[in-house]
Amino acid sequence: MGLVQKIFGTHSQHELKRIYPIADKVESYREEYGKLSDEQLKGKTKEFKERLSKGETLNDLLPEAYATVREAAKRVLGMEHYRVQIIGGIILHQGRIAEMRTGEGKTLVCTLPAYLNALEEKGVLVVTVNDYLAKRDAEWMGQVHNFLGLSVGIVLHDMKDDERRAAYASDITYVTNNELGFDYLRDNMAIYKEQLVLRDLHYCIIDEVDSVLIDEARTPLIISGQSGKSTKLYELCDVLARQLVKGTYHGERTKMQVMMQEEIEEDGDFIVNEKDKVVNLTEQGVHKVEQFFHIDNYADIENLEIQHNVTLALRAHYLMFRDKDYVVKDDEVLIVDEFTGRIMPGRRYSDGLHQAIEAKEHVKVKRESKTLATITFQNFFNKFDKKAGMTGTALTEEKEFRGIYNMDVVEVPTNKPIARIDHNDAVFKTMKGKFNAVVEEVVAAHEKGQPVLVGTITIDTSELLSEMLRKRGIPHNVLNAKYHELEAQIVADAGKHGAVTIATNMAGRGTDIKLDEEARAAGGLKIIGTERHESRRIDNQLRGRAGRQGDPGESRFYISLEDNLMRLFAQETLMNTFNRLGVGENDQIEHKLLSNAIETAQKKIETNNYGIRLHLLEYDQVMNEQREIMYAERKRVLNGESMRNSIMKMITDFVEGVVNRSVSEDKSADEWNYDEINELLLPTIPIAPVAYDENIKNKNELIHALKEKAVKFYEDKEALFPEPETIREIERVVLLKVIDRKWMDHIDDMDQLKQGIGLQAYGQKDPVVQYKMMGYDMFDEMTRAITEDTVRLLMHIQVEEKVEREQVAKVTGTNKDEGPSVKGPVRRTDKKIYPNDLCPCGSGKKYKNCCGRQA
Ligand SMILES: Nc1ncnc2c1ncn2[C@@H]1O[C@H](COP(=O)(O)OP(=O)(O)OP(=O)(O)O)[C@@H](O)[C@H]1O
Repeated sequence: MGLVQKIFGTHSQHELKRIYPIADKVESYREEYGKLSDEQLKGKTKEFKERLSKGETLNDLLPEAYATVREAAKRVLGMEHYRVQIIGGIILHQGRIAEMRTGEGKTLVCTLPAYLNALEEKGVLVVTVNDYLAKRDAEWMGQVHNFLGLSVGIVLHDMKDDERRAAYASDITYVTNNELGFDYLRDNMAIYKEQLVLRDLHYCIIDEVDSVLIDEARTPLIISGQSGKSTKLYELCDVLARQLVKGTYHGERTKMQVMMQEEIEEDGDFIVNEKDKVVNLTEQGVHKVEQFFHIDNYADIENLEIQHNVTLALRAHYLMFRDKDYVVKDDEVLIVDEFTGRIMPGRRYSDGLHQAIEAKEHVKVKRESKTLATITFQNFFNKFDKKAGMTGTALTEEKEFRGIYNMDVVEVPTNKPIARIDHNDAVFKTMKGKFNAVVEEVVAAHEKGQPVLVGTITIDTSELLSEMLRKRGIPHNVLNAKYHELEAQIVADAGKHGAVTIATNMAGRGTDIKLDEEARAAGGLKIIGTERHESRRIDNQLRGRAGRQGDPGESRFYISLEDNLMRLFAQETLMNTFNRLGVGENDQIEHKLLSNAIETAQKKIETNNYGIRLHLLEYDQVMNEQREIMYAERKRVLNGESMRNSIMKMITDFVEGVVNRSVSEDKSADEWNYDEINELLLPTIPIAPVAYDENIKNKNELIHALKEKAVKFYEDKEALFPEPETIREIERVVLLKVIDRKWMDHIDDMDQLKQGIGLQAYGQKDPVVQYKMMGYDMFDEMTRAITEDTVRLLMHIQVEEKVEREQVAKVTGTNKDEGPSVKGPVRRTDKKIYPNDLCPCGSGKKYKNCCGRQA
């Protein structure tokens, strides 16, 4: 805490002062409500709804409503909300983020604002991070809501539309962020109103809000469909990638090095920069690729596809790891979520990376997919009228919550003091030394009867440790994405006397491990982290599995200088110190300063990742504005509104556009190019050809006359349909079809634009500005094309034609773009300049002898 905060108090302290009186009020009803019969307590729901309809507000009702839920929870679950939980509940109702430490009972907190806001009958969504929690929480807390007469729904991954619709129609719905996001996208691809599953986005409470709005925000949700491309190139590039030799990475070249034309000795065919997750070919590598594909110039624009695929194959081989980033199961490559350790069923890496991995793993390479709909969590959750969040770890990202989501974070005090002891990190020189020590620590705890939870980042490590413990004869359970069927049982057993559980990040959030008496007496749960995660929040979540509700417990992270994080971000300085001190393989070094150094490395990465998210958001903002317009238009169609006015406007707009393009004001009417007018106009609006007419002297008169003719033509067409509703529906069908087709192409084009625009950065232009400008132009072009197509189709419609709504694109899967180079849309390999290339400044000199300009 800084000095200013010490003197003036923190933001949270200020805010809590205003919340305490409301909490007092809730508590003041305790005795009175305790005396109510079950029936009287249940009757409160009806009473509150009536009072709402008579003009009272949710804020007016809050104290009584919260007291009602509290009493109901006491009767139904045997848990009565603590004062701090009431405070948390108030913060959530106010649309903010409640930071409540791990194990403080956020699941129960949620019942308060969920109930209160559900009284408005517009639906409340409780958003969790995985199916397990959605199901657990809905079943557990659902009992309270049911008792009070509210309905509760759950949406799970394998549910059909009907089940989803029913679940969303409930008063309170438990759903994961992914299911919810995809349902939103799918709803916006529906062609009949009856197909929609979601209601309007009213109020949501996001559990583990940092996971959803921060960690997952880096990766947009994508729904994709098939495109007809062949998969051969992926297989060829995989063969090639296996032949190429990896060279040594010397670090990014600084501007100064480039200026000084300093040459770095390059070896191998390609260089892997693990830190930035980029692969670059060397000059030698480029030659090999050219030979392999029998092409003259790799850098040539016509070889863009080869360039892209070679990079993908190398990334698949050198940056994507089996059993860490993905698993291979039933002849399929399945993504493992880096933050939660869970398999993400049905998801695919975008932009061809998934195919490249399929080729690498020799499973069937699926067809290239085309993006049909996409949104980021930022833009999705900002659509809610009100949103709230809770987590044990939000404060480190407060700035981001405020800036991007307009939510502040209020830190709620714990119910009981935290008794968990968080030890300093134990640091080792090598991984071997580290794992040996971990095993010793587990054995010691096990013998003492203290339950242990060993957290690993990868599936591989969990299996390695399992093997080491098996050799030592220590019985244990393993929880990872490969074996998750027994999750609930493993978690239930993990707090028993002497239990040993190894788990990936899967058990890192939300998992509630209950201790038995013997375990408590033996010191409570011991958490052993086997590696630091990139983000401090993930580590803190793991620690938070112990010491819940004032329980005893301890935690310690075991780290080696060979760990990824250390290797990439902190190794050099630490290695020097270790060598100076003469540290051996099995020596354990422990000091606050070391733990601090590691945190500094994590902070660096966190800042970097924040940059990535902001960047992504800047790009997505452009699409977001456009998406709003398109989705609003679709909604009107689905709602069955008459689109006649819009169609009429399209017709007249089209006419005006044609005249504006072909007629120049400088020329008199007899000099106008009537052929051109007819060429542009008649294929779309089949009226009689336009010719010189002495009554029409200027452009406006021509526009006016043609508009009249076009409208007349359309009115005649309308008159052919005895039932006006028939043509109204035809208008909707045509519009929907054209909008969808053009919009999907547009999304794909914008994707391409984003990929390519990064190159502009070399030309001293801000890529985001360029993207915006070109994006707006493309949107204009798309609206023009929609107008033209719609008008043409309607003007040519035949009475006997059967016109039905149909889905424009075949959806193949819901993807989450998890490609590692989300850093920016730059495909660096495409643009690398080699010493013997001509300098891009145009001097004609070789690059190595010239000015060092980048493009
Ligand atoms: N008011 C209460 N009375 C009794 N027990 C409670 C109360 N509130 C919570 N608990 C218990 O505390 C434990 C932790 O609850 P829960 O798992 O909801 O915590 P959490 O805040 O969601 O933790 P995490 O941050 O790890 O997700 C649970 O076992 C729950 O039964």
